[in-house]
Amino acid sequence: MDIFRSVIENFEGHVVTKIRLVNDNGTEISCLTMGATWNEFLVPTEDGGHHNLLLSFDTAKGYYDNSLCCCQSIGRVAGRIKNGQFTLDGKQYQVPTNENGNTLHGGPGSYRFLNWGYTTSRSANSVSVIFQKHIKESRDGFPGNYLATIIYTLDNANRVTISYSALNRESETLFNPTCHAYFNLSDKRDLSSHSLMINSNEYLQLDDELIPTGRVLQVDETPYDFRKFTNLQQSIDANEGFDDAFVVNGPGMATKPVAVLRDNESGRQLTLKSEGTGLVMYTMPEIDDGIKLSRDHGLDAVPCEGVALEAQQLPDAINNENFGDVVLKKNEKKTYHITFEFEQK
Ligand SMILES: OC[C@H]1O[C@H](O[C@H]2[C@H](O)[C@@H](O)[C@H](O)O[C@@H]2CO)[C@H](O)[C@@H](O)[C@@H]1O
Repeated sequence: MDIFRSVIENFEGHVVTKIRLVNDNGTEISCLTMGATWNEFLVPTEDGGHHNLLLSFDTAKGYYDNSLCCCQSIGRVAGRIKNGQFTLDGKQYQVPTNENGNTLHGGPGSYRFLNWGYTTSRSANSVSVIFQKHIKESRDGFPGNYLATIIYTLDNANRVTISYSALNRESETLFNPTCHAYFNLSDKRDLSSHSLMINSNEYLQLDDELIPTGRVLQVDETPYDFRKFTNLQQSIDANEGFDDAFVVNGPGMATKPVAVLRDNESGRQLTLKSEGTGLVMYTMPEIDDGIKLSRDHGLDAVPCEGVALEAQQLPDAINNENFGDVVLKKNEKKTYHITFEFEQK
């Protein structure tokens, strides 16, 4: 097991460090301090090289030249909060908005805009990078301050575990973090050879601003039915892409996977588990021109080149009953885990 660190860039006054974690199988991941970003998930190929399962950029700046939130850490609250408003402990709050008067992915002071401090650790079978930051009301406009920790661990089972913790000693606040990772397991610039399984019978109805209406819809006989392995590209074509939240059946780390993504040509497979009530799938159906992903070697990224699978509590949970608990109480510590296990079939 190995750990390497290198300063890669000065981005808007932030010194950005890249940390590489390598396991005994030659699988490696890298992370950037800026945005506590998951930069690469490199798996060995037959020709002795590596394939990056993630959509990535070559520079820290690349991640901020578009609104993909590519592979960045999202917090305090993933997804949209309607009008940036909610009631907590009997008090009404208005937090900063950043999209059509709503608050998306933690708003303008999100985790993803912070350059995180880090340490590393290793054990016999795993290597980790531990990011920490004091999350302050004065910076992101959400109530209360807390200490946030994000740990990326790579183990010898080729599993990446991301844990998100918040330790709150002050006042009640919200906590619903996620990793906005985008995947393409193939060597192609589309998802045509991918099959996807999602452990979900239901998805959320969304309004024109992609805010949940409160209605929960059945996946039966719709392009949202991924209960059996389904060709992802065909479903994307049938639905004109996805930007949707699936309700996870009986969420729980130790039970069934939330989702399994498989590339039928290369045999690469990723299994996602989490404790959250929701999975947001975003297939980037419309993207800006000029997005230069590392994998495209200078060409512009194309719509649906990758799929983001964002495990979390369901979006706008604070304004909808039964969407999941996103409240972090005073003197409480909460930890969520998301795991991505790689297998070569
Ligand atoms: O500009 C890129 C896209 O930004 C938004 O997409 C977000 C999506 O709506 C969320 O559900 C997902 O979790 O994150 C996406 C990236 O932030 C816009 O809604 C979309 O129209 C844009 O194409």
